Amino acid sequence: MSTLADRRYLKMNGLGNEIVVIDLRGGRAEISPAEARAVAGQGESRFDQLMAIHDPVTAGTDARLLIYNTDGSRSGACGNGTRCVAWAMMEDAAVSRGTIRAEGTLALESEAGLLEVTRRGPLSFTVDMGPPRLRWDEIPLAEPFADTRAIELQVGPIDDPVLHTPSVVSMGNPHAIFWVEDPDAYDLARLGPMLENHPIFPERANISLAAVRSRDHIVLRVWERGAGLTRACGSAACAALVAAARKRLTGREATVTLPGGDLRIAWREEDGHVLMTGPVELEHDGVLAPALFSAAEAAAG
Ligand SMILES: N[C@H](CCC[C@H](N)C(=O)O)C(=O)O
Repeated sequence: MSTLADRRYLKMNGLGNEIVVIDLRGGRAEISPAEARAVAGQGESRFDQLMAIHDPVTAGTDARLLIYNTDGSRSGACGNGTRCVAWAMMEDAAVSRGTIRAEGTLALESEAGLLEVTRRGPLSFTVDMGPPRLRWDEIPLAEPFADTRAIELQVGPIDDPVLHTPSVVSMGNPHAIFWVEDPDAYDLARLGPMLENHPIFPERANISLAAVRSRDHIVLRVWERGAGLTRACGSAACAALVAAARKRLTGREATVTLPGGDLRIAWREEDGHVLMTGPVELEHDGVLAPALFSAAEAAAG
């Protein structure tokens, strides 16, 4: 029987990006893709991303995060989810267990690198998402492109493409940003999976439609790798700001408006780190029913 059976979870969201937080510190092995899909498949614990909190590995950090998408795939970064983890570790008695290094700040390890989180208010946090990766082989892409601000990729008729010439950025996970006038004018539910799974992206990609409204305002819709259409995507907001600044469409700081609300993103000059500030919301907490995992284990063989 899965050791997730009877495990407590927190159902949260970051601007409507559905997040489940599970505290696995104390030695529990990593969640399998099949277990993650089982949790996502059950209404109450349905998620866009699952944030698993593990014991820290690097001295001086508070915890190590593993991040899972709805389809059980792993992601290197999850900005909205990282804010939810910070709230849980500071506020939820059963999760925090007094492991905070310093009031109001946390250092979390992720596959994308070190994430420093600073509390801004009861439900507001800033995550230092680290520096963007901008070389073609860091995104990664399947072939070299010298200028990742505009790569050759299009969808639709060759002589009249529906979407074309995106910018690409990695925040520890791959993002393609298409520049459009009106993000709502596109059938992203149909175009998203075509682009997510395009062979130019050997690790697939998160697909964003971005409209630049002013030097410090971007409107964004996102089709997420392994999760589909979501109400918000923090790492996509970071990627879009970096790409817009590189194309001189905005400055190095902007408000990014997603279907679920606004994030404030800043690409810091001195160290190139990207800072994302936004809210969290606790929806409920629950316990994972053992029956969830019997089918998953049968499927995993
Ligand atoms: N929603 C998350 C991003 C998840 C990215 C994931 N879909 C992937 O890269 O596979 C966020 O707030 O940053």
